[in-house]
Amino acid sequence: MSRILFSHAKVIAFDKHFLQFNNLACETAGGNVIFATDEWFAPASNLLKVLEPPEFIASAFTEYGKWMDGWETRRKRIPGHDWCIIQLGVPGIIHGLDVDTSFFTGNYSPSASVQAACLDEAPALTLEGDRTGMAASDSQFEAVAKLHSESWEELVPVTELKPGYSDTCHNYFPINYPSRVTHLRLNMYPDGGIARLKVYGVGQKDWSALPTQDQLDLVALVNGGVCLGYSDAHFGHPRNMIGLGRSANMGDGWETARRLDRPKNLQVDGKGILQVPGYEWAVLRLGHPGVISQIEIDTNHFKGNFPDSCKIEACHLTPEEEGKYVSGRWSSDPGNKWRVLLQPQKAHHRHFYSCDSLALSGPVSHVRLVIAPDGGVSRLRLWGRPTSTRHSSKL
Ligand SMILES: NC(=O)NC(NC(N)=O)C(=O)[O-]
Repeated sequence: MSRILFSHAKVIAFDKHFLQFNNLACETAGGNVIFATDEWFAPASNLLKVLEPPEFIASAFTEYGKWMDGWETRRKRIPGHDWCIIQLGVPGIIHGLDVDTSFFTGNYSPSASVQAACLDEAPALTLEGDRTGMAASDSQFEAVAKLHSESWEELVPVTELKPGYSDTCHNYFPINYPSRVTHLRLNMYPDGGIARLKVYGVGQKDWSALPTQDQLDLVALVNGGVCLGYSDAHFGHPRNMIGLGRSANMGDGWETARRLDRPKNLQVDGKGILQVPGYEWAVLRLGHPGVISQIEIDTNHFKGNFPDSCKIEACHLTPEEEGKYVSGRWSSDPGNKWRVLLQPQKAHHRHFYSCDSLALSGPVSHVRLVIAPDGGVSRLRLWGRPTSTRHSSKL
């Protein structure tokens, strides 16, 4: 068993279990701000940054005022309030939000609300972050007016926010809204600044539209994959492994701390695998149960800190069994249900494993990536064919 079995559970209260899900709106998932009423001091696109935590640079000023790392509008001197529309990179079910006001202290938005819509036919609209907040052309204006007239459901009612000091900056909102969402409207009352908006949830794909013979990455963020638990995520969360494309840098991968129990003098076995007592693990739920035929494990960017070896176990849980082991997060382990999918392998660059290297040919719903003794993995891809069995709609 790993050194810290449920480290996340220790630091995160149950009502914030959503924090381990994917950020469906971040820029690396393809999230985009398509309209903002005002971006005088700082553009709304900053809300979706994920590779850089918010920062404050005391000496940074622009011709518009103090440089701020977030979305910041003018002090309003006309009726109304400021709002922006965010197109999620991955449409899905939202389980929680973090409205992060980091470093906005005398200028944070005193209240905010969040609305949601499912607009699969939304007009393609990207406004440059101009500083007037006005749509630049008639067609853009019409597109914004159309978005404005759609019916938006209230996810978070108008709520007072806390200022952006280090101990108050996170404004967490658990969300219980069962429908698929493609767009959010973030409202600031009446004006001010917000550093980041994190939209935690699970992607939802229309599996009925997929020809059954198609192979696709069943654990990908865009296909509804999600990390449910892990032993350690000191430097990077395992959910990063299922993101789009190859990773941007080391921050865009799963990276654990160095294990403290590694022996003072390391030894290897006959296959060159290090003899170490401990390992780290991450459990991921596939977007759809399926038969895996190809695996990619990529340690890109982890050059002095790739794992020595990795293996993958898998299981096939029925919706009832999943309900037993997963209640919002991975709360107990299905021990004897794990089967080896990929035997221990050295892991130090981009590896592809096809059918003949895989030890399982039946359907799987969850996988556990085990790395020894510790280190970083940037991407995990599990190509396969979805089966007719489905996950439970609840997570
Ligand atoms: N010092 C400030 O931040 N002032 C103003 N904001 C910026 N970004 O300059 C403001 O009052 O809203």
